[in-house]
Amino acid sequence: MEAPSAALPHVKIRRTLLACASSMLLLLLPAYLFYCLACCCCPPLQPGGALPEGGDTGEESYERTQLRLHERRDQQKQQQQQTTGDVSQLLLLQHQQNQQQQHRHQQLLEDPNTRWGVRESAGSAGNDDDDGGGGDGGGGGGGGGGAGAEEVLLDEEVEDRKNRKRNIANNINKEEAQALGAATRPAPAPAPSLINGSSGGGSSSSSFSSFGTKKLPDAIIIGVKKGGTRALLEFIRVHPDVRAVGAEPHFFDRNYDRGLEWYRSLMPRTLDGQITMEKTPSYYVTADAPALIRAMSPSTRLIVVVRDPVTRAISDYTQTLTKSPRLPSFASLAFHNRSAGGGGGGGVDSSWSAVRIGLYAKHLEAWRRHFPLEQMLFVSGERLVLDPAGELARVQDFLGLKRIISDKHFYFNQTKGFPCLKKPEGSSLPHCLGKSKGRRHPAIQPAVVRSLREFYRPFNYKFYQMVGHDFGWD
Ligand SMILES: Nc1ncnc2c1ncn2[C@@H]1O[C@H](COP(=O)(O)OS(=O)(=O)O)[C@@H](OP(=O)(O)O)[C@H]1O
Repeated sequence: MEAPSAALPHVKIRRTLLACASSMLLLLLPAYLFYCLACCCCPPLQPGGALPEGGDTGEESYERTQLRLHERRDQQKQQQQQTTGDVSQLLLLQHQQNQQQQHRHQQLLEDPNTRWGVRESAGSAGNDDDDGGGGDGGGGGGGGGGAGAEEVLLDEEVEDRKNRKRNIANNINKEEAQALGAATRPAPAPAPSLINGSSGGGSSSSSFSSFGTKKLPDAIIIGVKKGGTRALLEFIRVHPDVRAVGAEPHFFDRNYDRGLEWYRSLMPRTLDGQITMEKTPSYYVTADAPALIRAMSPSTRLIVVVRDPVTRAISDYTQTLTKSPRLPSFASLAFHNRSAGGGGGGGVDSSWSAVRIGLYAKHLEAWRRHFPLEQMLFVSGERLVLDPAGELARVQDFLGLKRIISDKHFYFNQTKGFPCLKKPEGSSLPHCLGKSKGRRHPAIQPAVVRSLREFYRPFNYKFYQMVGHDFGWD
């Protein structure tokens, strides 16, 4: 009987232990469940046991998430705005490029190297100036090579535009790229009414475009042939307030029937305050030119570059001789019944244009009937070579321009034997006039020169009187 009683406490202990274990389990299970629940809801501990920034609770974390979402949306908005801004900037850039290209094309049209009829579709204006302003780049020899330069420029522009479009397409969405494509399409041609519809007359009437205004000229270099007109035009157009057409329009002597709108279409575009200029040296000896220019605008300012009429005549002859090497001698053309050797006693043949042009006083009479002297400036061709800055100061004053062109714009080129520009308009390279300016003249017998001087003397004196200045040609 002892054995069962001995086993009884053992069983009791086991039961008690089991009861304890199960009650502990019952107690721990909810705690464990609570722990698990807390682990799921609570944000994870940061490395090192730190709580997320600011020690957020679960609710705070939700708010932060919302905040982050807002921030991200704001960032996206900003990015979109930036992209839109980029597009606007690119559109602006393209617009500016278009304008620059237009400007460059305009400059090419105005480039003295550009021959009318080759690149100017408006029609042929003709050009007596066989140099046409083509420089030799400062060395005193060689031509300008304008056409080649144009091709390179255009290729560069095409390539540049392609690259930009490619970049844009890569960086922004298709829609934006298409918008850009639309913006880079060439601007539609101006309405015909703007070009042709105006009645013309007066330099204030003008046609508008995206880049400045085409005006009828405010000032014209009307002569004289071989006086130094090209040098003057190239020098004065260095002034930022002067824009000039490079080739000679010959409007008032050969192309008047084309109309003022045609004439204006040849002009460069100018901004407010800029002066439009052209030069056609034959106007000075064209009987109708004074009346026609006055009819265009009575306020037109006229500039005449005059040079010793004897050297001018020889220069004129030299130009013709270059084109026609079998031309009779200077003496036989300048005098009636004069042999090639200068012998014979005939008088001067003033019907020969090379002689007739030098009768400055006679031609001036026609101009004086239509223009007051104050509207005319006489530039010394000789001084233009000896002291270009000095003559340019007079020209700037006459045109009401600030004196900007000065000695520092010129240098004397020993090879050329003439002053040249350090920086001509639209270029940073030194520039001399071309080969046809400053040509070597053929030797003329001193007796022929003397006779011509005698012939011109009274006309020169008359001219000095009329303009109130002695040019010292005797
Ligand atoms: N800086 C400079 N460089 C070169 N040549 C110069 C310069 N200044 C004036 N000259 C003189 O200009 C003369 C040509 O005059 P034009 O330009 O009026 O000739 S044209 O009528 O347009 O053909 C030209 O005449 P020639 O010497 O007989 O060739 C030059 O003497």
